[in-house]
Amino acid sequence: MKSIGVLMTCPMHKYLEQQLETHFNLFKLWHCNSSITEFLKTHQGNTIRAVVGNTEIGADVELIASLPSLEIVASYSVGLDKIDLRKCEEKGIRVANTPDVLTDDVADLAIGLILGVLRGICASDAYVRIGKWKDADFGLATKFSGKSVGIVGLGRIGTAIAKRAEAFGCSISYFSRSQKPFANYKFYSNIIDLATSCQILIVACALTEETRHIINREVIDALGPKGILINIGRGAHVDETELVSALLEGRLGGAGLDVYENEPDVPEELLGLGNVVLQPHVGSDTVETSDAMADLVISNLKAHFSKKSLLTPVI
Ligand SMILES: O=CC(=O)O
Repeated sequence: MKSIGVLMTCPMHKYLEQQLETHFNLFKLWHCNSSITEFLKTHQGNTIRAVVGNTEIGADVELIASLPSLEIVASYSVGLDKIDLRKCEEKGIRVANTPDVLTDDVADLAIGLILGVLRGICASDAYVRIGKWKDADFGLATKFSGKSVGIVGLGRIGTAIAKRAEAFGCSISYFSRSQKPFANYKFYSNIIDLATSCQILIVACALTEETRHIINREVIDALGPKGILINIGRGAHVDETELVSALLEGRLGGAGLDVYENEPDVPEELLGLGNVVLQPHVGSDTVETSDAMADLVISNLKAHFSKKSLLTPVI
């Protein structure tokens, strides 16, 4: 497969890059100082048959249109919001992603964010480091065990979060497009009702046109001044301007965020808030999971070019 051209859109994981280099003819889009069109002219764009993208740069209409021989987009991510799926479908381009292998890590981080916010883990760590403990005790935090947890999207990741929260004695409810026959949790067909009924609301659904800004002012106000919002989905699930003002005005109790609307930009106002825990979109960023995601990308590409079934097909 050494002669097959594969285009990587941006730096992701070194091991993935090495594997792609070993098995394919790898082109790196970030080595391009000119326009994509110029880059592809000089790097024989017509030999590129696969794109490997991620949550930062996927495959948009422009990229797809500039690759006449494109057969497959193998995303180093579970999220598909940076891929123009409609265009891929229309052109018969296959799409694969990396589900399952990252579920545990993302669910673990969601619980970490809850504990971080409620127990003030980051704030109290800073308290110890700057020597404030010598002057006074840190003060009281908020208990997690036994709280009511609402989950937006009960897919693989939402279900893994629910299982973990159950182990903390939490009651679980969820909102999704339809009731899940496998789940023994309370279902809400209206997200406002879910937000009203829970103390911690976790966003764990895919980003689509329907779920963009699903967390709006009404939902935030329904969650209320004691409520906590956790987002391990995508920044655009949340109306960030509304989130910031709710936090500043005390209309929301706190937030644990791994994702933002304009990554890597984080709203300045959040940086000074003690009831907010911020992560730099690292839900699946462990060595183990990143290697497993890379292996899955390679396996999907190899399967496609050997005319076998994709392991994790989207299209
Ligand atoms: O955000 C992470 C992913 O989509 O894999």
